[in-house]
Amino acid sequence: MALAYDPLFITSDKSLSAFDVASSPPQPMNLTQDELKRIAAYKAVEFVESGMVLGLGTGSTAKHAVDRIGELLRQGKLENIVGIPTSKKTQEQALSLGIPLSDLDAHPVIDLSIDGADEVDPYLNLVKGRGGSLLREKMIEGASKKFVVIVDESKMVKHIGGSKLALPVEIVPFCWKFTAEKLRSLLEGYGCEANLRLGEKGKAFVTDNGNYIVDMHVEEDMGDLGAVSDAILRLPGVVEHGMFLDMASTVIIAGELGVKIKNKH
Ligand SMILES: O=C[C@H](O)[C@H](O)[C@H](O)COP(=O)(O)O
Repeated sequence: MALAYDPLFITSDKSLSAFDVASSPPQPMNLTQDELKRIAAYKAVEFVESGMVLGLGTGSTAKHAVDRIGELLRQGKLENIVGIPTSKKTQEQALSLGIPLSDLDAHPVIDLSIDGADEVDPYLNLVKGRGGSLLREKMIEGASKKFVVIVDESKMVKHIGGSKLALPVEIVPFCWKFTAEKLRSLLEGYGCEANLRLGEKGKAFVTDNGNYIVDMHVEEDMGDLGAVSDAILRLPGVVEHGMFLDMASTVIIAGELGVKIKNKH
């Protein structure tokens, strides 16, 4: 069922105090987290135009955007869309909705990608990949002219990576313990644990690319994220990590008081 978001107060501003500019204070609404995700997703789909090549994100928030794109195609309100899915799961969902699909080989430049995130910092840096799709997401979103991130307000953090929640790193399965230990030792100074992600029946979780994921649980602010990113990527055995630095062009945040849009400057 489509959720109406029109009554929401929508701001487009630089700071989290943007709600202050309303003439009368917005009233909190009792919405579930999933309803907030859907509101952010529907708002992002307003950026979609007929004829676009679209990066289709993965996760419980992006799922709403893909549903909405399918719905608008079915209604004839969008035409000639080509979707580039960021995971096998999204590929299945898009196919079930009749969204025409392609890949980066055929479409190396993407008009717009829409995806969720696990954490967003004030500079629009992200943590992604707690659903396991970071590599394809980074390839596709990195090839996008515009990358719109959709989140509920619980995803906003002061700095990424210091929450002790997972910072995922995709690694090759070969001697994964060796690579996990190198990662742990690299980030040791920030209070870091490194755990192999487990999937069904306690076996290693395997990504769409046949790799494993080590979840780094970092306790402290890592400071220069670019330097940390470079150091992680220099480790043999590492395929990619879930910090998406300076990639998002816009973040749409749905909260109890309304929707806020933050743009990269
Ligand atoms: O691998 C998963 C993706 O990066 C997701 O976009 C991210 O984990 C956010 O997922 P959700 O919208 O379910 O919170």
